[in-house]
Amino acid sequence: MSRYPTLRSCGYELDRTIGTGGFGKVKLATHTLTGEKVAIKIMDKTKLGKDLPRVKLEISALKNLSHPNICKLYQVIETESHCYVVMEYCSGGELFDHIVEKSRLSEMESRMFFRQIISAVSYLHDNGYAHRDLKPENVLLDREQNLKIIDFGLCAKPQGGMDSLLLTSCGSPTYAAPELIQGVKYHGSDVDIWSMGVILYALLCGCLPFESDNIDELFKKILRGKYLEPGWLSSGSKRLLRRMLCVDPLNRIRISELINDPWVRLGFGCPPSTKTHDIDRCKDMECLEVISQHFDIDKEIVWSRLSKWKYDCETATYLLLLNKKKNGSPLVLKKKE
Ligand SMILES: COc1cc(O)cc(Nc2ccc(C(=O)Nc3ccccc3)c(OCCC[NH3+])c2)c1
Repeated sequence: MSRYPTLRSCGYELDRTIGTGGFGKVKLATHTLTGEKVAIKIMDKTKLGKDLPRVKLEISALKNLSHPNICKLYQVIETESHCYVVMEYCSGGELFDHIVEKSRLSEMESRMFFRQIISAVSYLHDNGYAHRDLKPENVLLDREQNLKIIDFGLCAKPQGGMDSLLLTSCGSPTYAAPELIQGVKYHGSDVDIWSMGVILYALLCGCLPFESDNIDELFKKILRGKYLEPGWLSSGSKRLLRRMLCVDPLNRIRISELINDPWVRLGFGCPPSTKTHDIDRCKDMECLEVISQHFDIDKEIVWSRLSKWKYDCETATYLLLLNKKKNGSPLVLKKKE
């Protein structure tokens, strides 16, 4: 008997665990109707305690965010005891593993990934969110090696907008900005830029700029802001890294400058896209037709319910059909046994 009968009754077949964290675990699953793979984050509400509001914040953030480089939300299922968040399965796995596999990436491959991170983070900041836990483990790849940012469990939407200061110290120390580990007030956007600098360093160098088994040693290194510059780094990448891994947030590069940085534009001739153009919210007549036929409900009624974006089983079925269409898979829904 499945440990999570709710998920089976909601049309998901659970598979192996693909991630674990303070909040609970992430399991691979299959959406029965479409046959599409999904990632389901399973949280035991009785164990979340003070972290429950964070979960609500993340879910509301994910409902507001729609961008090609942000892992998609498909459905939220809540019972007395558990909260299940059904998300996009990023079959390419962690960017971190991709870097380790190749020991380090070429400038062009690093730039191709880094531009996608810039696109996602500038979209996030434009919408008033700071991620605050950017690290290679939270950057995944889909089957076409498109980059997907995950885990908004520590994201913040400051009341007074992105110019107001935050204080909560959070995220992983290795990627945390100096001001964050000092416990002083900080701008969410500034700490994201620092973490992006750590990721860019990892892409180009295949290791981390600040590392130590001893947390005090690690903090000293971060606060000093000194790191090795391997001989293979170009002058453009060294200059950019110095502007991102700048200890004083007031002198750190801003996202608006990052977008137009010469190293970021090299070979592309244009800045990374900053407006979302995701197809998620569009009305796709083919997908509507498939759902309308399967459930024998008029297309316009189906759309009137879908366009409320309730992230229920209908939203999941529609978004997963859109996925199938994008991947060139046949647009069919499995008949119920
Ligand atoms: C917005 O996206 C989120 C938010 C969140 O709170 C959690 C997650 N978690 C996810 C989503 C997808 C995967 C995944 O597809 N992983 C994977 C796929 C193939 C091979 C290996 C991993 C996920 O993986 C968990 C481990 C990642 N460090 C977590 C997404």
